[in-house]
Amino acid sequence: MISVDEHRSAVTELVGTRPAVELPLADCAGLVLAKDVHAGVSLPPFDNSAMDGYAVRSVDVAHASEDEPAELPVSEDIPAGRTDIPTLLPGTAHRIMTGAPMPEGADTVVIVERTDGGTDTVRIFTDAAPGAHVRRTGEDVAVGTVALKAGTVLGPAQLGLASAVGLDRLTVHAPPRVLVVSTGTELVLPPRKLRHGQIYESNSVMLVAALRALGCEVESVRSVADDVDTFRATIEPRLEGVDLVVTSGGVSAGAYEVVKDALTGAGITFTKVAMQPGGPQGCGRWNGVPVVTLPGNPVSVLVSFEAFLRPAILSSLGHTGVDRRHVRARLLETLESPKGKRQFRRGYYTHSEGQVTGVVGPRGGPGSHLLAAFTQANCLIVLGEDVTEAPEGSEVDVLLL
Ligand SMILES: Nc1nc2c(c(=O)[nH]1)N[C@H]1C(S)=C(S)[C@@H](COP(=O)(O)OP(=O)(O)OC[C@H]3O[C@@H](n4cnc5c(N)ncnc54)[C@H](O)[C@@H]3O)O[C@H]1N2
Ligand code: MOO
Ligand SMILES: [Mg+2]
Repeated sequence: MISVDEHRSAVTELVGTRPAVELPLADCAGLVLAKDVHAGVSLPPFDNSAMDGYAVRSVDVAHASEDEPAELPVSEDIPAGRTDIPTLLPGTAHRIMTGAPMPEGADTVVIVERTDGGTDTVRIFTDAAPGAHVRRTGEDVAVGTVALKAGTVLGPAQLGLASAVGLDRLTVHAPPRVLVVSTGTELVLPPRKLRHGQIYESNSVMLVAALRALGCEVESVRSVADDVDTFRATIEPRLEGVDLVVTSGGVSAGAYEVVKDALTGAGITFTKVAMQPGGPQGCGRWNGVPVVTLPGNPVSVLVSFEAFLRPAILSSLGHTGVDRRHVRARLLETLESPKGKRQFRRGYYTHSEGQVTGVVGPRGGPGSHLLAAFTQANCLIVLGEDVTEAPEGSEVDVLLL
């Protein structure tokens, strides 16, 4: 029997670090930057107006007021996007729009609301400080500096900045291509009708969704019979072109453990992990391809994903920060836990403003077939290996989902 932490380390080492690749910005959301981004342009790239109004010299409006407006001829119109910008001559104004380049000679902008809005001449009812409503070249980013550091998680703001400094592709850690395989002679896919003894397949659906949410490219084989030859013949030809195989089922102690029977001696180590659910686990390389074998019970699949695959894949993609948050919470009812095993119970956590700890109650029992209860959970209650009873009112560790 090995510990949860030992198996997580083994799976993390097996999945490794993904190579760096260049992808279009649209495919980079949620991924981690593998190389510093240097700004190819300054932001803003040129001095420009922050408001719609008139570009003037501050000295020409120094004495302007409501009672004694300054009256200036309007010599140019500068909408955003105009690229030929004539110099402003003393004693004149250029009408200017937000984002348009400041003309040489002008040092300030008077907003249109403080003028009569004239197009041939303009009456200006206020003075203006030098630099007012002017956005300076490089005040956000200076050309040549590092705009985004390697290791940055690429969310909307980061992708926007990459585009603003002139990039349409970024170097990121390539998301793995994953093959998900559900085993079990009892598994049936809708719309086929169930016969007594058969069930509808659900594990691959959960795994595909969970893996895609991390950015993985995923294919699945949703129902392989518990027959070693069929398993090998179905999966072996698909190993080429995938970076990781995740199987469910067929790994415990019975007589038809297809995954265990097919892959023992082929490079996969099967083991018991000191946890509940999710005890029977395995990992290793099959024909060089990393394979992680999960137990078949649906709740065990999702708990194993949280405990092993999610951290391993995030690490392979270059994520280093905190992912799921651990918090402490007060138990609403007494829970029992098997001695020597880490128990992961589905729970519902609530927290109100100003409270140091929240409260948490279980959703459903410990049974690893109770999938409906999982849908009502927002966390996993984690009871340590040394805990056999966690009394009502005691503080426990909670992993927020
Ligand atoms: N004598 C023992 N029996 C069992 C042990 C043990 O230590 N000794 N461990 C139990 C535990 S814990 C688990 S977990 C399961 C794991 O078994 P397998 O990985 O071999 O999984 P299967 O037997 O194939 O399936 C278990 C269960 O889950 C259902 N299942 C499987 N695949 C799917 C799927 N894709 N979609 C929906 N449901 C699925 C399957 O019908 C079984 O009910 O072994 C215990 N037994
Ligand atoms: O350990 Mo099993 O994964 O309880 O169902
Ligand atoms: Mg079995």
